[in-house]
Amino acid sequence: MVRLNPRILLNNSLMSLEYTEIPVVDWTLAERDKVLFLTELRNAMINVGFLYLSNHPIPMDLVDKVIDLTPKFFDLPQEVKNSIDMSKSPHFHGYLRVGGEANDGHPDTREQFNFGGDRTCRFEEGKPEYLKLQGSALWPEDTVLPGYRDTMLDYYQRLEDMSWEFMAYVSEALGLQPHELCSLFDPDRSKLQPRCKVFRYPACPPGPSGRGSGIAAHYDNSLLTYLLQVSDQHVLQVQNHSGDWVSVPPIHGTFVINLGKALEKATRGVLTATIHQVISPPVGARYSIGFFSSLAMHIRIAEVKFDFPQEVWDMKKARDERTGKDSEKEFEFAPKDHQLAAEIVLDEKIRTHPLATLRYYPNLFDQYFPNGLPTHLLAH
Ligand SMILES: O=C(O)CCC(=O)C(=O)O
Ligand SMILES: [Fe+2]
Repeated sequence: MVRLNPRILLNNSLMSLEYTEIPVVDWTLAERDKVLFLTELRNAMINVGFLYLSNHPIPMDLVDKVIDLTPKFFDLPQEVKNSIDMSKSPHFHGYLRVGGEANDGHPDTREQFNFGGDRTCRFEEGKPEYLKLQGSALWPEDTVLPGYRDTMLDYYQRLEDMSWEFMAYVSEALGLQPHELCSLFDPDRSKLQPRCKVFRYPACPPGPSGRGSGIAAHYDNSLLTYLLQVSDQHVLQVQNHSGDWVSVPPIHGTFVINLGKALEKATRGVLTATIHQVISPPVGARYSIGFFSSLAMHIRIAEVKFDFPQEVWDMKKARDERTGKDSEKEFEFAPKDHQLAAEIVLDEKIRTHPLATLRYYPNLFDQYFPNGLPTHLLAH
């Protein structure tokens, strides 16, 4: 996740006004009128970067089961949640209490449970450390929360399938062959483990400095994020190009899809990652689940290039001009964009999870934390 300097947000407010609501894209339109579907999708992806997906292929009875189980997971006794704490996973799966991520500046006010589909860990002595990123997740015993693991894994598997199909549609919407953007994933699915994160944002009544922050303004690092808003709280907001916060209220039966940095880089700015935030709910906890589709581990994003047709470049140019960006400027990569995607993910995980690093990556721990554990973690 990329935290933002508040000044960047301020400067944006000088720009011209953009969208004020989030478009809804109907998955089934692809079968009825493919051309219209792709046109709507292209508009949502290039000009907004946030959309609701309605009539999606995930069965609603499964979604309802997931919705029912989500608060039940967080209602488990604290010892049960602690027994699957992320500090016990070399793959950075598991539970994080409120404030459990060592983010600087803006502590998030949320609890979370991270998991991925069943994968074999391919790490062996002498092989790159990033191979430890993948492996089986930590789950509560089935006796304490019957059906949780199976339901969540079923949900995950179906979302993973949908994320491939959706990416193929995005590829076509941008004038490419369906498989082209899917080449950002690993064709061997056993080598790709997108992360799924279940969140609980506790209520935080407005204080003297305004409303609390569930998660501060940020971009996602994913290619695309598929978000299920589990509870009916109007606390998710996206920032449009003019700097205004646009509410993304839950719509039952939809996913919210948002564009992450990896897809912005892969498309060299044809698509742009969207800034969003969650305000703490004033009363009652808020729950959501994010599925973060991710780049194949072997990809170096700065080496990826797609041959978009002129009309797509023209739409990008028109958007940039409308939003006050230099439309002629070449996309600029950061030095780390030449590294393997897996190395970048590991770097981010190590920085944000010192306890798991101490246990499972001792060599990297000394390198990243030469002064030992940050003081707030010393009690562990
Ligand atoms: O919980 C939400 O609605 C959004 C979460 C989010 O933006 C994130 O975890 O990156
Ligand atoms: Fe996000």
